[in-house]
Amino acid sequence: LEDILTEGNPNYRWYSHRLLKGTIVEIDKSQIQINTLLGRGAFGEVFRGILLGRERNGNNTDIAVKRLSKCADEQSQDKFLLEALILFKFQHKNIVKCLGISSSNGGYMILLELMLGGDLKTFLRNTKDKQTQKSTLKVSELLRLAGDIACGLNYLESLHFVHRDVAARNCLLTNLGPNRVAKLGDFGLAKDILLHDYYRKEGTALLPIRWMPPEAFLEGYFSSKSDVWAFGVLMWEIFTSGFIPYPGLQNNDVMTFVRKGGRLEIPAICPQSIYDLMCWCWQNDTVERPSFQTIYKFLVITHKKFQSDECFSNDQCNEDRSSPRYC
Ligand SMILES: C[C@@H](Oc1cc(-c2cccc(S(C)(=O)=O)c2)cnc1N)c1cc(F)ccc1N1NC=CN1
Repeated sequence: LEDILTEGNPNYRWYSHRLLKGTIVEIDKSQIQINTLLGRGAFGEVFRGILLGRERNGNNTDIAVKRLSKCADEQSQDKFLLEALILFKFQHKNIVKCLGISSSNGGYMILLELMLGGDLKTFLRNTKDKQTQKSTLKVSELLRLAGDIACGLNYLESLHFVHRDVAARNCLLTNLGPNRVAKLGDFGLAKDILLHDYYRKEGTALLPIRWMPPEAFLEGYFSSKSDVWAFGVLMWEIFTSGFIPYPGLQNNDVMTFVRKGGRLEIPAICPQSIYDLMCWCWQNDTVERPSFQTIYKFLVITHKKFQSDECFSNDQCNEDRSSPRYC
């Protein structure tokens, strides 16, 4: 716990007071049936599973089981259990639920609600028309995905909890249908699954630098305003159907490009008003960036507008494109 119990970590007071005295449900492994492997990373594996007979009507519950590899060191075990405690404490419709933990012969498992739509990045890439390279989703559907995550982040902001890894790869969908809901699904360990999205700056941990503001990748300073910057990149991922940010640039070049004021360009189907919101999230000065409360309100209003227009892509919507298409 020492490396996350440092004063420098913005969530320090979370770790040192409220959470660690928290309690979490421990579920006996006999109640857990593990089925298909969903993914694996350096920390361990994630399986689809079933929690036997927990529903009031005696039915089983579909779950995702995150299992820490038995050879994990003490520190990884602490971080793993801390993530479970954090998820267990948070109660919000846009944050994936943790049902509890289980331990079996030295290995730990975190039990999570199973999100049948899978992760948001894969969904975005699978809903792209291969010919036109454009999303098959309506602008209003894309805006609702962004609004769901903004709502979850507004909740974390209100609790002064800094996520530090906001990105489409760490979000999940309840299902693939039109009534899908997006949720924050992974607090910081997903980096082991999608290593290529991360970059090891000399001597530091793996960093998602394409989602980070200058104060984070230059000075290691994380705050809710660095989560806001990352959310701006997440909106860009949503409107590009899951492109990797700064295509063609190497990690080092991304840091130089951003430090010199370079920004992601407006995606083809993105309304100018939404791109302006992204640019607002990418202000150099953290105080100039919007709060998640402001972002969420803006997205709700814009979603209603596009829902009424029922337009698919921007060129079908009466959105003015006269203003410049860059930040
Ligand atoms: C930890 C894991 O949690 C989950 C994954 C899937 C899930 C992920 C992928 C596919 C399917 S599915 C639709 O085939 O059941 C379900 C469903 N529900 C979860 N609670 C996760 C959380 C995230 F925020 C992002 C990615 C993943 N993983 N972990 C391993 C693969 N993705």
